Amino acid sequence: MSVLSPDDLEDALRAIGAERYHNRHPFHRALHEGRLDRGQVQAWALNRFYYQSRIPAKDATLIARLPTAELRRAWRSRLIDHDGDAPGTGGVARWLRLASGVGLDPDYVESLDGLLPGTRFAVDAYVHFVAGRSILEAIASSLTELFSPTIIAERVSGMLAHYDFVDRDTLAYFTPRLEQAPKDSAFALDYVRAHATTEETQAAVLAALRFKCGVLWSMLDALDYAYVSPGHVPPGAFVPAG
Ligand SMILES: O=C(O)c1cc(C(=O)O)c2c(n1)C(=O)C(=O)c1cc(C(=O)O)[nH]c1-2
Repeated sequence: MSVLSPDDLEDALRAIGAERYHNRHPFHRALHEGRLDRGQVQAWALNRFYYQSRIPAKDATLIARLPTAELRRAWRSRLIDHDGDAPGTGGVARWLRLASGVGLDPDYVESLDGLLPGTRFAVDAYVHFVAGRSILEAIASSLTELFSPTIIAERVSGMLAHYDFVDRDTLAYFTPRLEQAPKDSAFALDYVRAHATTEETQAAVLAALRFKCGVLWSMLDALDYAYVSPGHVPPGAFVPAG
């Protein structure tokens, strides 16, 4: 591979999303097309809570490593977006409301008692990646967010159309994401375009995005295996009622 121009690098990043982003996973297709039952939707909400709850820890780890006030200032809005600035505000609290809205006890969700081991391993791998890799790779691994507005729009309209136990209030988590994700991913993309300027760093940012797509994909693999087919729920994990 020779050195790519910033535009060609961006095209290569977008091609990874087109091939590997989790909108293509059969579990998401089933979720959005109304083919899941309430217990399966609950399993998705419960497991996805762990991702949401670790995102601010991931971002705090990265902020601690960023070398300039300018970068830390830019990244810290993510912490506020997720943790809020008062109890009951922010994305993690909103996700708990989504979980309650689909019929889960939020204390049970927060306890992580029902979490799939596969979810835990995938999410923890993401946090470790961001803690241990170069800042460029850590920032590049957030670039799945380039692709999230499309899947969020599909998910919200699909779930509202197909599930009578889901309403707009339940899905309110996603509304601010439609503005936050483009802002965050534009910053991360600019950073990657400006700083990945050698063959080696370009290969590393492309690998970071592939890795992150693998994290999101394997979270859905774990859900699919446990709750759709073959339906083997690991011992101790959430078992939907009836
Ligand atoms: O609904 C989704 O499909 C989706 C995907 C992603 C993503 O692509 O990583 C994120 C989110 N949602 C999200 O809500 C979110 O807060 C978030 C943070 C990050 C990140 O990597 O820092 N990704 C995502």
